[in-house]
Amino acid sequence: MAIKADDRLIVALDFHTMEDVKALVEKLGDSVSYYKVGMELFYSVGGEVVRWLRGQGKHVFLDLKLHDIPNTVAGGLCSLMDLGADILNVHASGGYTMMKTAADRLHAAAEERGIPCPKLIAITVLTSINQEDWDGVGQTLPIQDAVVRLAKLAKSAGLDGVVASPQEAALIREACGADFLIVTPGVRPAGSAINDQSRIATPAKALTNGASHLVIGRPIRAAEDPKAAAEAILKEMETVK
Ligand SMILES: O=c1ccn([C@@H]2O[C@H](COP(=O)(O)O)[C@@H](O)[C@H]2O)c(=O)[nH]1
Repeated sequence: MAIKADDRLIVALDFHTMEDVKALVEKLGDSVSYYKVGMELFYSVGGEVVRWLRGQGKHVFLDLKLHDIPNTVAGGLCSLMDLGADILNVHASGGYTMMKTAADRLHAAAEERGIPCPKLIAITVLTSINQEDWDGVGQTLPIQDAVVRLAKLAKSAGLDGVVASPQEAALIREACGADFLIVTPGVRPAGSAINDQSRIATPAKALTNGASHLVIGRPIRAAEDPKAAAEAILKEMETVK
């Protein structure tokens, strides 16, 4: 998969003001080229942040995790696509029909509008979910089997990839092939706080397992020197060929 090494680190901007976003992006400078905008930020400042990041020449993963009936998800994605994000996402547990409708409508809308189609990826099982949570919602398949099953379902529905934990990346890579995007949050450099994540791995292990992109938030945002933290992670990533 031909992805520039620097574009494989996606920094999560879990803030609620543009001031905080601008301060971090300025601090990280050219070291970081890809950012993730999630619910906290989007619900506070709206699409402005995506346009601003694109204007700074940054790539954007707009992580709003859509989950609704097929027509509503497809319509939502078609509204979001005009913001210019590189990646949008839905929940794979919405099912095949929802994902297929979403992918088909997104591709048709991009063609009609003459704009590049964002990549569409699916959340498999959230990286915060541990065995107890999983059992608690009545799931019976082992988590990793469910992740692979949802990844294959997403691929068959025409999606470009999935979000999964780095612990499942190798199984997904084997099942879904070399070009499938595997975006992994739940990445923690050795010795960092785990926070509310459960199924974690280090940056090097995530890449070794076959992740295409690593999403990392608090280990960079909460660091005393966020730029040094990001550069240390990039250096660790470079050790994996
Ligand atoms: O399964 C998932 C899906 C999305 N996320 C998001 O990634 C970042 C992780 O941030 P950290 O601070 O590095 O834990 C966060 O924005 C989540 O919403 C995830 O963690 N797991």
